[in-house]
Amino acid sequence: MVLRIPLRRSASFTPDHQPLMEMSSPTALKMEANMLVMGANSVGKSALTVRFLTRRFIGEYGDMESIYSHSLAMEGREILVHIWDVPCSQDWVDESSAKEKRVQWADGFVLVYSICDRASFNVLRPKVQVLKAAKEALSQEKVPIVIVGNKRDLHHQRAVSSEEGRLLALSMDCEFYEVSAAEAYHGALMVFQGLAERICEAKLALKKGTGIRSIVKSMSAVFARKRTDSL
Ligand SMILES: Nc1nc2c(ncn2[C@@H]2O[C@H](COP(=O)(O)OP(=O)(O)OP(=O)(O)O)[C@@H](O)[C@H]2O)c(=O)[nH]1
Repeated sequence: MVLRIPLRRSASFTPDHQPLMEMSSPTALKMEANMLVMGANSVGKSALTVRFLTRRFIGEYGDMESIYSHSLAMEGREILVHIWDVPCSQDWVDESSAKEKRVQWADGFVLVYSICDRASFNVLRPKVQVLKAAKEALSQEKVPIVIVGNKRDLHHQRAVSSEEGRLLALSMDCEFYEVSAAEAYHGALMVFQGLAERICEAKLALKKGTGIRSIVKSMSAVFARKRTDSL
């Protein structure tokens, strides 16, 4: 049986939606963070997402594609998090323009595998490479990515060691967590909250960089003009 739980979905949300960043005052900083949850079939993408949003584990989730919105308060900031849970079937086989739009939309990625399913782990390295290349093509270097080994409670069926997960993440410059969506809320919180933080840091750094670049540009223009005037 598939239980439908009353989550708040963003009805008017489309892949063309552009993330906003407003600064009303230095103490009330509002930001948005778009996250894509991806991974092989049945690794627990929906379980992890729903655990974070509702603190609950309901067992069966269906395979509907969903975007959820959730507000987080962190260090004087309000972060509106949008989470796009992509069912495996669509993620792997849909036509590339839809996939491209999703990648464009996302500020960060949660890549999930099951510690009991080696194949779900093996697909991650090429996936991270593709995502990084796609973001670099959009001039977005250093995209935040979290690799999550789920189903930690099923240790007797373990097929991927924690060390392998950690090493993969380290070699690909990603964050790493091993969690059990079935057993605890804390792991899911760490995953999504940590990613939200990294997304906001990246956005603020980008904004600062753009600010400094434009100051340098205007100063160079002034000096260039002065040099021409004195000729
Ligand atoms: N034991 C255990 N089972 C889990 C855990 N997380 C998810 N499951 C189970 O794994 C199955 C798949 O979970 P889903 O969340 O639907 O997985 P998914 O990756 O979203 O699946 P698709 O969207 O169909 O690819 C369900 O039967 C869940 O109850 C976990 O941490 N531990």
